[in-house]
Amino acid sequence: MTEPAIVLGANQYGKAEVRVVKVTRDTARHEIDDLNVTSQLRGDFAAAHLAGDNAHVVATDTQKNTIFAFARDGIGSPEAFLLRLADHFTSSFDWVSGGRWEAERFAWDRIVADGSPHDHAFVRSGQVVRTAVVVADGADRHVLGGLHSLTVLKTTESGFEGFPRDRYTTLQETSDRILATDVAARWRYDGVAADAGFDYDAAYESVRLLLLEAFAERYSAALQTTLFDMGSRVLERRPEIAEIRLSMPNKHHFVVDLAPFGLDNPNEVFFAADRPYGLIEAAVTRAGAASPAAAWEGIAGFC
Ligand SMILES: O=c1[nH]c(=O)c2[nH]c(=O)[nH]c2[nH]1
Repeated sequence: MTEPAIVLGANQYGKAEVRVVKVTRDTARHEIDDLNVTSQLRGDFAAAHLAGDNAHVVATDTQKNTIFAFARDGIGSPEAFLLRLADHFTSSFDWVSGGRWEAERFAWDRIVADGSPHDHAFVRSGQVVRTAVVVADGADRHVLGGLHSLTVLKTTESGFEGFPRDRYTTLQETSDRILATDVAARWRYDGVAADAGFDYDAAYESVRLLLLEAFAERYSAALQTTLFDMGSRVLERRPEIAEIRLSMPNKHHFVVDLAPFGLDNPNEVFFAADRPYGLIEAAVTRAGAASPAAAWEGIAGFC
């Protein structure tokens, strides 16, 4: 009895999860489109699977580049963007008979600073998590408020210059970059506030808004500067908070080189890398004030 022949079944291939951020900055009021795009081609790819012949294989790298190049003209609705990609690939290559294009679109709200929606500072919609810790140590009560996953981004008014250069330094100086981070913070209420009658909800809401405002308002010379600005703003405005610790990843957004495709890129199309990331952490405290170790015991990581 002869074995049945082994044949190639359904197949598709492409680049998954291309993180593209498009900033529209024709006016001072910037707009942001933030997508995670997957492109997969279907068609006649038998020779690649069966014979090592790549003549039909539109490289996944090419598919990725196409996504960035198309973003240069604006993204619009994710559906319209995916339709543009579908039409492009199916019309450019005879053997591409179809495919599957998918996108996730991340929603951003403008940060409200000084009572009005900010021109170029944004907060990711609805994902912040509030945290709380109470430690009882004899008669003492230590109360920590906190939050994490407060994702913020500013499309300009951020730079990084003046850092030392050695033989391993390749980073270019810039005075106009995207600054993005997921803020994690814990702050300690002291004395008067360590009481269940205190309005912790109002204090939390105030801290969240102060962190956002401070992030939005000042030029950022480094994420370190911005972290300190944010912590200071909280201590300046909330006397019942004794100290605050912040942990903030620097979520790098790299300007995509579109020159090979005959396109300029004046800080409009970015690749949002997920790793590695910078990690900036600091405590901001009041001069001379003690920090009770018991309050912070058992906190995983920096804060
Ligand atoms: O704000 C920044 N702080 C750094 O310490 C740093 N390092 C780096 O490569 N880029 C940046 N950006």
